[in-house]
Amino acid sequence: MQAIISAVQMHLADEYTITHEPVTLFDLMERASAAFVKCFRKDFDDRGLRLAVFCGPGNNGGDGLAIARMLINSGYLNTAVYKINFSPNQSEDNKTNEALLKKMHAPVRYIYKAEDMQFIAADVLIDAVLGSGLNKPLSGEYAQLAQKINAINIPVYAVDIPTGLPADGGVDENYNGIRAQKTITFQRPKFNFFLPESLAATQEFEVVNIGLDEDYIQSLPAGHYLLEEKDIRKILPPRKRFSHKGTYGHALLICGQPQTMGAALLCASGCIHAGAGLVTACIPGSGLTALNASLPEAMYLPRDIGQITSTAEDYKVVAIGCGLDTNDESKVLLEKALEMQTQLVIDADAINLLAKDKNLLDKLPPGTILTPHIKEFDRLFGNHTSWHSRLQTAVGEAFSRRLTIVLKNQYTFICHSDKKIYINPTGNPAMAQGGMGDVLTGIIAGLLAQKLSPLHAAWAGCYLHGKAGDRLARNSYVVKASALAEQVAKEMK
Ligand SMILES: NC(=O)C1=CN([C@@H]2O[C@H](COP(=O)(O)OP(=O)(O)OC[C@H]3O[C@@H](n4cnc5c(N)ncnc54)[C@H](O)[C@@H]3O)[C@@H](O)[C@H]2O)[C@@H](O)CC1
Ligand SMILES: Nc1ncnc2c1ncn2[C@@H]1O[C@H](COP(=O)(O)OP(=O)(O)O)[C@@H](O)[C@H]1O
Repeated sequence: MQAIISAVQMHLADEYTITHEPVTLFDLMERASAAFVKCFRKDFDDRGLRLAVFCGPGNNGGDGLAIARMLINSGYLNTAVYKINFSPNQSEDNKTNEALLKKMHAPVRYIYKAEDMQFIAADVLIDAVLGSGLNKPLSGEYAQLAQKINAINIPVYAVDIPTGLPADGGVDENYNGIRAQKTITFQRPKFNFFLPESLAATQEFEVVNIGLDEDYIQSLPAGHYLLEEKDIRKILPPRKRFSHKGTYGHALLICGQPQTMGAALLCASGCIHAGAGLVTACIPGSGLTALNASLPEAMYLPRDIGQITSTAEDYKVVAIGCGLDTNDESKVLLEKALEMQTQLVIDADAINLLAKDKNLLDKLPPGTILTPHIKEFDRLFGNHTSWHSRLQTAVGEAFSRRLTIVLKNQYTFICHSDKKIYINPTGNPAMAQGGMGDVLTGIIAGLLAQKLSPLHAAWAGCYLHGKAGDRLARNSYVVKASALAEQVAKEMK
């Protein structure tokens, strides 16, 4: 998995690479700029395009100057360079790159005040004004410049990070920086890119490798990690010779109401397709025919409290909440589940029940997995005005209560009792349809049944769920939760 390091740590990684490779900062800039240009050319192959490259005073601006040189050298002859000179500061490599451009007789226009900026006749604008060196919110001339650039209605491609967006620590709700269509970022995505608020700053991002020392980056103490397929490959349990259904664990799913029986069926399907040896659905009797018809592999346990507790020891894992409702009977079911001394996955209405009665929250056994979406999370832990603060709460609660909190979103954040946040990169908007989370709960329960640790079950569950969704979205506008559940077994294979 990739350590998602802070802007400060990225700076350390530059220095380490410069000292140990060894390589100069200028060469590193050359690499970064060449990587940007290569990526940019994939999107804009037409050499006749009019490009406007805006370059600031630091190394981000230095990259911009080098990028302009490389673009001109590769045939983008309608490239205009705008040098932002709001202050006399200029980094050394910025100066070097400016001199190299001038040597080629490339036109460089200087902007000393935002109001100097005239009409820009360009098809694409490249933003290299300020990068990860941003040390405070934009104000004054820079803020005005950003507004002027935003008012030009052409695509903006940001170098490393849009001007005004901090790399980490959250995105201001009144973001006043440059709004990019795409950011081509160096070596690692910045943590803020994973927060929904960053959409104001960049519609998308692509990471390009610039050859910084990977071992060093991975050795840095990071709070955030991006999951990769290789992490999941390592933890998936192989189906062993001579194994049988008992080998792969028994999951009990306490889910569903007559009007939301589908949630229980989808959860059961996720669990079966993720490989649980046995799956029992504890659903209202009115769902039995549907269960038998759609998932004959699943067993049925009536909603009889006495029966549930008497068979507690049979289950490796209990998942509770999908389509359960928050009525009194559901609350009793949750109380019984909490007493069962087994691995728990708590979703949907079971989370809402915890929100209604915080005494129950305090009874969650260590190791429990909670899988809230944003609303369920805020109901449980209070309203948050930003994702940054929501994640801080999630990390704190996961740590103090020894939980794994799977905070679902476009990028799902897995907040674990180790105080770290693991980001799941898979999944897509074709999955934004009811029932998708029920399948995820079933998958995670299925993996827990197979003896994965809570953290590993959360990693693999989220990754496979999103991967299955990505595969199905290739040929479909929307992905049905039931189809995704079936696809999960194929992804695991
Ligand atoms: N490892 C990497 O990621 C590499 C990064 N490089 C580039 O270097 C950039 C970082 O360069 P720098 O550290 O020089 O930083 P920047 O180029 O982002 O800007 C630094 C300058 O801007 C000023 N500044 C910061 N915030 C401001 C604000 N809100 N208002 C006004 N002025 C402000 C600072 O005082 C300083 O003078 C990266 O974004 C990237 O483009 C590459 O050149 C080399 C390798
Ligand atoms: N735009 C998206 N990109 C990636 N994943 C998504 C997107 N929209 C929804 N999902 C995934 O679908 C699931 C939705 O969960 P949830 O809201 O609990 O659904 P439900 O309650 O209907 O089952 C989560 O795992 C979420 O990560």
